[in-house]
Amino acid sequence: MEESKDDQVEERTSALSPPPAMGSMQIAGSNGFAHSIEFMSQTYLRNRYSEIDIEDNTTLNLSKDQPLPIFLKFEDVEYKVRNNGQAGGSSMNPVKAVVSKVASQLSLEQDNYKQILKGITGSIGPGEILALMGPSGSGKTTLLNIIGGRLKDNVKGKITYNDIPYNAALRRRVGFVTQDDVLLPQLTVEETLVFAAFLRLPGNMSRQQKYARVETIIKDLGLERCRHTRIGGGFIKGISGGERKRTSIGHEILVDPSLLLLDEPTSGLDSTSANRLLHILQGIAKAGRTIITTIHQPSSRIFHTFDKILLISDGYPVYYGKARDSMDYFASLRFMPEIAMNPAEFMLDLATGQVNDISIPQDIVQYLQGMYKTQLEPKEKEDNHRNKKAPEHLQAAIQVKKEWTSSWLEQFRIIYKRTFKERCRDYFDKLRLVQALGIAVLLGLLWWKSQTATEAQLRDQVIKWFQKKLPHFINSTQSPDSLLCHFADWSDVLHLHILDIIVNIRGSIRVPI
Ligand SMILES: Nc1ncnc2c1ncn2[C@@H]1O[C@H](COP(=O)(O)OP(=O)(O)OP(=O)(O)O)[C@@H](O)[C@H]1O
Repeated sequence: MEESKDDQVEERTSALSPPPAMGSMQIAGSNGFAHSIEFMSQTYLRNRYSEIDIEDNTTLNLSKDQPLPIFLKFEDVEYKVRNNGQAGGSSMNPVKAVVSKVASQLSLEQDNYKQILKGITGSIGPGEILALMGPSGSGKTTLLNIIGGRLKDNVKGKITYNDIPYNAALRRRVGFVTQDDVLLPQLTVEETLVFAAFLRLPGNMSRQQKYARVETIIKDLGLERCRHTRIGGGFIKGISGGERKRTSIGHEILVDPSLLLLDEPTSGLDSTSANRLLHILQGIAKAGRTIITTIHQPSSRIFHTFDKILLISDGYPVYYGKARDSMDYFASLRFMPEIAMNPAEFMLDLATGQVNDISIPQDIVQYLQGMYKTQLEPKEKEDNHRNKKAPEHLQAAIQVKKEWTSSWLEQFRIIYKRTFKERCRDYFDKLRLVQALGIAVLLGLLWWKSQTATEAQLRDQVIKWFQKKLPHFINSTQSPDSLLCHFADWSDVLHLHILDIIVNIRGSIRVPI
């Protein structure tokens, strides 16, 4: 069926389109990469209740194609795990789980827990990017997992999304880009996104609409140049690290999440690619999404693109607030870098206590934790409480399940097709075929014209081969068995080679069922 013009127009405005926009800007990269950032209308900005109270609900035009605005608040978030590595109370053994729950309630097991997060407070709204910073092991990923609803056991504190606690419907509004990409190496960028679109977009969308959504994402994320390149990985040559990250992000924003969580999206990228990625994230945020990202050591340019920073040290917050206010805050505590330096680097030094200045307190981290408790936390909590509740229509909307995917049979068909494509490419990889054929020919020559009908004949062949090739090793009077014992290692090697070739040949021609 012909797609109507209206459909096409609707599609163009769907994926990354903002709430009522008032203008757009093109950002061009050095290699021709470009993407557009659309600005939110003043009306929409006025409605951002993280900063300004919402008065006029009617101006928030919640169309089906726009991400639902999510105002996230988290207060006094604490998390602990068992010292044996399990999250408390989540034992696989139900008896053990009950016993440990009872024991912990009776405070018998207090010492068996390790506190990972120790009271984290903050808030973030649509259009904003919150960066979680801190040294390795400080608890950034853990907090991200808790906010994304991936960790629930032994979490204390209050986390609300439009003033509603986490619920099953939210899962479909949250996108999570993990630290390690989970993309299939043999598929191209375009195939990856198309399969994801057919798997994850609602069944009532037409094929054309799904393709159009993929097209918009490829364009918005600057993936045109590599759309037909395989993802790669391991020994397979594929797209670059930056392109991988952008594909992973595309995979998540395909379903138009309102809250996008990213775990170290810039790790392993050079500063230009990292910068480019952050510009894209800014564009995604400006389209009305709430973004939280963990980041290790951002460049100063990247640091200033964040709206808010949460600096964590050993599970305690040491700074929470606007990125641009951070250096003034530390200066007010008499922490100033001796030379001009990247603020992110300076803050990480502080969070690890690595400052060589005798005029500042001995235990910097403890001091900063204390100052946060007295100066920043009360202000943030007060702001959180003073802000009006999210409007009722946003509270209601967040509890409604977003339409999702097609029937399980359709999903099975798509996954089957995807696996078939992936496996075929893997098995029929040119290098793999040449390797398998080469070894097959070699071993074939070795056994050519041999009498191998019975096991005894097979053994004779092996011994004859050794006698011919390695005569100085072999005493011809030795029995075949002792020879075989003598050459146990050789026969093992041969055995393994034969097995290997069988596996390779079978692998090359086998088609997954
Ligand atoms: N299930 C668990 N069992 C035991 N310890 C855990 C568990 N989960 C997290 N931890 C510990 O909690 C601390 C915080 O981990 P997390 O992964 O959140 O740190 P991070 O700040 O994201 O580190 P990185 O920057 O290196 O990714 C670490 O010391 C980690 O070993």
